[in-house]
Amino acid sequence: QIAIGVKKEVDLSAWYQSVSVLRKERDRVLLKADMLEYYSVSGCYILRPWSYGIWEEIQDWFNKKIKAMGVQNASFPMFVSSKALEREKDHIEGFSPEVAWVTRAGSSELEEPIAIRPTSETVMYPYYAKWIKSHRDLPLKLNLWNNVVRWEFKHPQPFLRTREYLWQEGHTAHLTKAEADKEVLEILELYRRVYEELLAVPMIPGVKSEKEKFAGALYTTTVEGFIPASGRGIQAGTSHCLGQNFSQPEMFNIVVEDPNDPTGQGKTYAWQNSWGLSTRTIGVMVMVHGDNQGLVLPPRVASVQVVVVPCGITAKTSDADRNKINDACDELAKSLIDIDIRAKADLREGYTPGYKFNDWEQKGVPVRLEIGPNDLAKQQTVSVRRDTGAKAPIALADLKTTVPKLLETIHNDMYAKALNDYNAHLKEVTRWEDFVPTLDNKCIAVIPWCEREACEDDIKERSGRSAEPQDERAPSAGAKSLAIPFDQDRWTPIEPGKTKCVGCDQDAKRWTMFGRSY
Ligand SMILES: O=C1CCCN[C@@H]1CCCn1cnc2cc(F)c(F)cc2c1=O
Ligand SMILES: [Mg+2]
Repeated sequence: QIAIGVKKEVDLSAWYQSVSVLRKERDRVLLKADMLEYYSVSGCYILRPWSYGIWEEIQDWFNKKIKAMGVQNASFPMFVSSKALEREKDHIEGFSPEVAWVTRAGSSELEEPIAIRPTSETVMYPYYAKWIKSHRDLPLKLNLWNNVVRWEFKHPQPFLRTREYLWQEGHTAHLTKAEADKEVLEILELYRRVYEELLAVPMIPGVKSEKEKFAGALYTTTVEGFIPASGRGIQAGTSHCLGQNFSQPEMFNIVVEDPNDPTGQGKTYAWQNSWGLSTRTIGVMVMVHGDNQGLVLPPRVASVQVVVVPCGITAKTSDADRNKINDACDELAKSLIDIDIRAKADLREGYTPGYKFNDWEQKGVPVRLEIGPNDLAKQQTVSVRRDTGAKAPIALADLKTTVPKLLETIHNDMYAKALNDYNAHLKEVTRWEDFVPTLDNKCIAVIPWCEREACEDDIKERSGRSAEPQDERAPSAGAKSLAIPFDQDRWTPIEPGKTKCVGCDQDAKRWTMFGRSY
């Protein structure tokens, strides 16, 4: 039966979040799995322990890695004066509609409205200018774990597009471009690993086009994800090289004497990076791995990796036998906890095994271990994988070797399946007439592209009003470039001067992913 009430392949957004139909909330995977609770302010959500625990696993892993790179965590105020925010006037105007402002405290109006941080460049960089006086103060590498507010008006989606979200934002300043370039890619690689090694979600690292990059950046690199159920790409993590755009005199004037200048008089402006990864990670994981029974958690981030459920206990079971089974479940959970597996025995009274199976399946627990009287007699347990449903008996004596291996196998199989899905939806397109049908087929079109912004505008426009007559119910939103993958060797080499751009027939430069996106 479908525990979630609607099939994922039938109505993805309804499957993903609750639909309040006639004031009757119909639960969906995020609610059913106790991941989140809807909140009284639109676009904001409560992150319950079942999802917050995943964020904590990501934080623990990422913190260890960036601290090893010499990055230090810090905290800055969430309020930005309008004067400070306007310092970035050039590209802010594109974002100003989504800035949230405090205009009043109690009954008194504020002299000047104060913005709630949508990102922290304008909060931090005046102080970078103050703290960085000599080249010996470089590199400065700070990271913030905080929440930011962007008052988006597009339809909110829990974890994927919310008005407030948790993220980390790293902000570093370097003496040379080479150092900045190197760190941009080191951080992007960490983002790829968060997805692939923790969440079993495949990513394609690459660089954004001029149109899609952050306007204030010199260049933007990205890990691009894919949601097969919607056929949409998703920007899953970004690492920008800001160049000297923010350190120049008209901006924050972060300048040091240049130690490499032979005259000893030279000055150089700091080369800066900024990089961010948010709770969007959780939404991507839910969308990629979830099924019609609910959540499917990757073992490495699951708050409970193994749940042990007593079976075969009925009203007729003697107290002695009931206790024997329950004790065995407890022992089993404890022996797994001893080897650092997050295990839990579900000994709740008054719930049938079937109820418990469904409960933990909806919450996505990777492995269930069942123990009934005859399992006990055989000194075994029956394991059930959440990702494939496969059942296999395990001798209690083998638990400590078999269960860790099973969890690793599940991670690898979940990743392999998602990678296969991603690759199956990456279509090499070399003729324009195949472009829109590819998008309408819920695929990403990978095309030889000229990388001209005008061409990208044209592709977006032409693919919005699609050339082919198609049913008007599926308005195809225009395609945008998602990433220029660093790994170009996956596709037949582009011959300079020969291979033509699919959009405009001018010389193509690199293979580029185009698609609809979140
Ligand atoms: O994307 C990141 C990673 C972490 C640090 N920040 C960078 C660039 C953020 C680009 N950006 C993105 N969104 C914004 C929204 C706003 F309302 C606003 F005032 C400013 C911005 C804005 O600068
Ligand atoms: Mg935005």
